[in-house]
Amino acid sequence: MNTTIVAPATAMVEQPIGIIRISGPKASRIAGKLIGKTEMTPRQVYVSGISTQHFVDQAVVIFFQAPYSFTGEDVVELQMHGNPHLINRVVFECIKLGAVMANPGEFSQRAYLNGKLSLVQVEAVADLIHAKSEKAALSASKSMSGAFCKVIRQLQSDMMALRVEVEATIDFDEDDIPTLGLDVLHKKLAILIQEISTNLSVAKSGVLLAKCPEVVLVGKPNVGKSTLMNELCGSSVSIITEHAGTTRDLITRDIICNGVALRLTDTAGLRAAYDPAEQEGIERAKKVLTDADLVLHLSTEDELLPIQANVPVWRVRTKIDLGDIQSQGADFSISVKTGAGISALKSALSGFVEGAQSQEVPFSARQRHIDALERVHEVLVALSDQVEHLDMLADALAQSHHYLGQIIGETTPDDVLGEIFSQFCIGK
Ligand SMILES: Nc1nc2c(c(=O)[nH]1)N(C=O)[C@@H](CNc1ccc(C(=O)N[C@@H](CCC(=O)O)C(=O)O)cc1)CN2
Ligand SMILES: Nc1nc2c(ncn2[C@@H]2O[C@H](COP(=O)(O)OP(=O)(O)OP(=O)(O)O)[C@@H](O)[C@H]2O)c(=O)[nH]1
Ligand SMILES: [Mg+2]
Repeated sequence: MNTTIVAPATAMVEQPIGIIRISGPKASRIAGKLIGKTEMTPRQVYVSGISTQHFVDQAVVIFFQAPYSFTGEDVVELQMHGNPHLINRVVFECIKLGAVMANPGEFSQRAYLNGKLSLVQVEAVADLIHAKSEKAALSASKSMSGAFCKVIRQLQSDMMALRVEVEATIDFDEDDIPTLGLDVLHKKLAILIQEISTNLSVAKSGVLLAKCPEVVLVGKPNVGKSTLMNELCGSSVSIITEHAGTTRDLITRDIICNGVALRLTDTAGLRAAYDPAEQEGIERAKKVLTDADLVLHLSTEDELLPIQANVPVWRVRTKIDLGDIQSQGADFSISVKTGAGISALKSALSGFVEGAQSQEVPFSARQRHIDALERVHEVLVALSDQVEHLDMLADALAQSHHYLGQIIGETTPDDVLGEIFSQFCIGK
């Protein structure tokens, strides 16, 4: 980390002001050369001409001295007029003077590596920048300020405390373990699991708030999934035939339903298939179910397929124009042919999205965090009725602690870190 990095911090478009950021040991020397100063006082605002070979622009310049900067290194900001050509020229002059072009997310990466921000805070900064609504931006802002990080650290410390108690109980002779001790462990583990599941559901609403909700149509072949898809899209995006097994690929469209945006996916009908293309389509359908926010399970009969989904599943009885079908237990009954029930289904869909996006969320989160919390939940639930296996419980708590560490960046593997930072924009 001895290099000095440089990048525009603002978009390369014509705009009133454009900012260049330089971070690293040579930052003040490079900026000093540009503005003709040998020495810069930290935190002082300079209004100065910038010259490369000729005068380029008048700028506002600020020097943040390590460790008191965004990255924790020496940082200089050059606030220029926002012309992309001028900004480019100054960036290249910085490179001539010894800086290197920053990789995407490298400023944030350095802030993380220097302990200025935890991994979730860094992710929240990126989510804040890309938030698609004010509510999403405000919840990302809470995570950026440390709300989510605090929750994870609290869970870790509760886990650690319980582990200490488990280890203490292990020290008893096997026949001597007081039953009262096991009861207490059982209760404390249940409280911990409850805490995790509460935060898991907050994290899920945080994720939902930030993205376009994904709604997936599933069911047996020929029940009318593609017909409903086309109806909701208002165009013929999926092929419809009277034969079962028509759809194979996933067909996804972003639609506006009663004024709200959602992402709809049509899938292959689920059945025991022999055709390899259909089999692959069914595998894809099953996979997309696990990423969905809402599943519409279509059927023409009472008996439903067992659907593996951790999200709400609405049962939709289709083709109700075909005679005296009793719609027992269905949440919605529709016929695309006659239009019956379609507007009720649309209202419910838009209501679902609005409900998901109107909640105040105490922190924003990403799918990666949810995966980790779910893993922890699973590991602990598996042991909740066998606390007497103390060694296993102690191991599970240690492992859970480690998984939580992956969320905040304590124990995150390098490839995951690389992946996270590479998704950032240049200059962030
Ligand atoms: N011009 C400018 N505006 C910006 C940023 C920036 O880097 N530059 N930010 C970039 O994301 C955000 C503000 N976040 C920042 C976070 C920390 C520090 C910083 O210098 N921290 C030091 C000193 C803290 C202090 O003086 O209180 C530190 O943490 O030691 C600067 C900006 C949004 N606005
Ligand atoms: N009578 C009636 N027929 C319908 C209705 N909806 C769909 N159909 C018919 O049912 C047949 C199958 O419809 P699809 O939409 O292709 O069914 P699917 O569930 O996508 O089928 P796969 O792609 O094979 O899984 C077609 O002939 C449609 O015209 C309806 O509401 N009423
Ligand atoms: Mg189909």
